[in-house]
Amino acid sequence: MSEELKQLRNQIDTIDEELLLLISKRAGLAQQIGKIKKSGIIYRPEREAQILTRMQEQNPGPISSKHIKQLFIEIMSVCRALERPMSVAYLGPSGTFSEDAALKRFGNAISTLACDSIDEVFRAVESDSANYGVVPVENSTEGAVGRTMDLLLQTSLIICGEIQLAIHQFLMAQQSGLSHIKKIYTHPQSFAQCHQWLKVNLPQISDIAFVTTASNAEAARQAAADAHAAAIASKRAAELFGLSICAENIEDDPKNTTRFLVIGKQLVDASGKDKTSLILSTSNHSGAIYKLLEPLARYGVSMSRLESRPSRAGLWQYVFFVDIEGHQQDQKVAAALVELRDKAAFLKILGSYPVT
Ligand SMILES: O=C(O)C(=O)C[C@]1(C(=O)O)C=C[C@@H](O)C=C1
Repeated sequence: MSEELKQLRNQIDTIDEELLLLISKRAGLAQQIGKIKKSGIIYRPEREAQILTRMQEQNPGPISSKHIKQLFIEIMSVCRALERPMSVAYLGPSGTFSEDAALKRFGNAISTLACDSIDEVFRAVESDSANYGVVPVENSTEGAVGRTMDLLLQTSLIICGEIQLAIHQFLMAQQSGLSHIKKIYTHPQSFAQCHQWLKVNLPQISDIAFVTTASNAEAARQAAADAHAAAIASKRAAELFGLSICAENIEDDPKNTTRFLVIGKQLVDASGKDKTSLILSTSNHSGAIYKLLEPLARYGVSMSRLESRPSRAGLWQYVFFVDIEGHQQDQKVAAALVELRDKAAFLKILGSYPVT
């Protein structure tokens, strides 16, 4: 070993020891905070969002802000776990993008509960089998996830946060290369997202049998048991089922993103950069929705999403899912909400939470 290398490693050893002491000291403080929290609610999304923003703003480099964020998410994850272990339900099985989203938000020091359906995720949180749930709500190419919206309307759960996840698809099989592939297991949505790539890159495509699966992770599981098959799934699924990557990032739209919601029972305090989600309905006369939303414009509250969904209360009757900028405790948002409540036939505040 060269003298220079030895010296650099010695410096790293000293810093690691300092880091270890500092992280342990931080964890001790979190434990003290845990004891003070009489409400028993450990997870504070607004505080975590503030810490992540501050650390990224103060990041001196050379580490990227994205990686600084990841590091601090893991540090907070272990501190949180020391205060009290936390469980998060998600749309399983293990290896799905929903699991990726849950770990992206909460870090790895959580216990996860894989559910068979979106309904089951809601039920797990409602019955306290899990502290929080992570469910998909919209995809940049496929649009809204109707079941999640229906359950937000029907249940008393509220939104505690959102997670944006870039969806990268991988082609995986027992062995690398493309020429041996005779069958591809895939979830229909993933297939739709990679259609063009498959056509261009697999000359044998007309001889390939496509087999539909209920999830990406299930596709990977099936391919792991079939030497001539491949699967379209996430990188995590390849790791989980011991598959080789045949091709990476095969999605046709590189910006393909899914937005997930964190659902729970707790009201979240303001972080300084928040959004509020509402469900509204109005009578069916002309200009009704325009008149209903007018207070938002008057109080200068911007709307970032407006989506309609059948209300199931009557034929051609709709509810509107509206996201607005700001927290329900912000003065102008609170004032606009008072007027909306007056005008709307129905208003449900789904929650205020930090913007990501
Ligand atoms: O500040 C708190 O309330 C804490 O419990 C500490 C801490 C952290 O590690 O910084 C941990 C969990 C919370 O979600 C927020 C922050």
